[in-house]
Amino acid sequence: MTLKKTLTIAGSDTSAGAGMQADLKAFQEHGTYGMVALTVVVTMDPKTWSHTVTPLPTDLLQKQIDTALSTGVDAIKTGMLSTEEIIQMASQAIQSSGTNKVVIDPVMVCKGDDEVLNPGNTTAMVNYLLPHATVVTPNLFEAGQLAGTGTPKSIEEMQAAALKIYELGAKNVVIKGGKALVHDKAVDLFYNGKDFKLLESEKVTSTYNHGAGCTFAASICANLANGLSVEESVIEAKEFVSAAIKHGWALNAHVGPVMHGAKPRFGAPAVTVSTIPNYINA
Ligand SMILES: Nc1ncnc2c1ncn2[C@@H]1O[C@H](COP(=O)(O)OP(=O)(O)O)[C@@H](O)[C@H]1O
Ligand SMILES: Cc1ncc(COP(=O)(O)O)c(C=O)c1O
Ligand SMILES: [Mg+2]
Repeated sequence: MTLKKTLTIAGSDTSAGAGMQADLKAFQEHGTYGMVALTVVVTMDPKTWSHTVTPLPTDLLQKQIDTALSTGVDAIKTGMLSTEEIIQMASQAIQSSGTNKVVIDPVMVCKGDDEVLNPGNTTAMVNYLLPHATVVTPNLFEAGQLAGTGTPKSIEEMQAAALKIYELGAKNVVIKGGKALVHDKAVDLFYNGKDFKLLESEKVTSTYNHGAGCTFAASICANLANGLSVEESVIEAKEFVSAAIKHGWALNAHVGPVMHGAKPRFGAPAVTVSTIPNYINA
């Protein structure tokens, strides 16, 4: 039996809730063969938990990419890329990979740390990554940065941002409302260039959601590699991450990661999918 091969070009979260650690766990739970091209290492001060992002030498990143692509990958996901040079390298990797199943998770902020990663990266993501995205998965802040609008604060503003991000080249856009959107549910907006759909699940009140975005995007990547449609991939990823958050736990006093393998062990909360009108043109 052969497995579908999924490559994540991402950073290491030493606390293992997010980053390539989350990606590999999600890949494994979806039955794909996960590989990594490591971009940066994120470490946390044991006392204050403040984050330090240390990039790897770019020639070492290129060697990792070359090795992984030589095996023939079925889908690629990008996570924390941290510099414009690394973003361009990821773009070149995607273009030479031979796959058109590409999930861009436009990581700009480390949860648990309010520091925005290199703000200059947004232009590079727009120019070098969005045109190659099968699906892009920004949270509200990241969507506002990519769209050049303020952070969306309503479904309508999420629709406006999704339209702009689609026009920038992404074939499908999922803007994650998550905890940040003022709503009684955890709501994500999915736009495929034609229809707007809301994906809703129960909002978990705990703060044990570190790694949710990475887990969500990696699940979409694995589902695409396994042959699911974009919509099927996104809906299953929503179920998967909803279960992971529901069973999130405290690693220490500073951080609570999701439980990446919750869905196959405990089942998933219900996710409702509804098509909504384009409120902007309504
Ligand atoms: N408290 C929560 N309860 C349920 N689902 C959540 C919660 N927070 C986030 N999610 C879901 O987890 C996924 C990742 O969203 P989010 O955490 O906003 O991304 P990021 O980690 O990139 O900031 C989305 O599907 C979002 O709706
Ligand atoms: C290496 C790395 N990638 C990505 C992220 C983003 O994580 P999230 O899934 O919470 O968006 C983090 C956050 O700390 C990280 O350390
Ligand atoms: Mg994220």
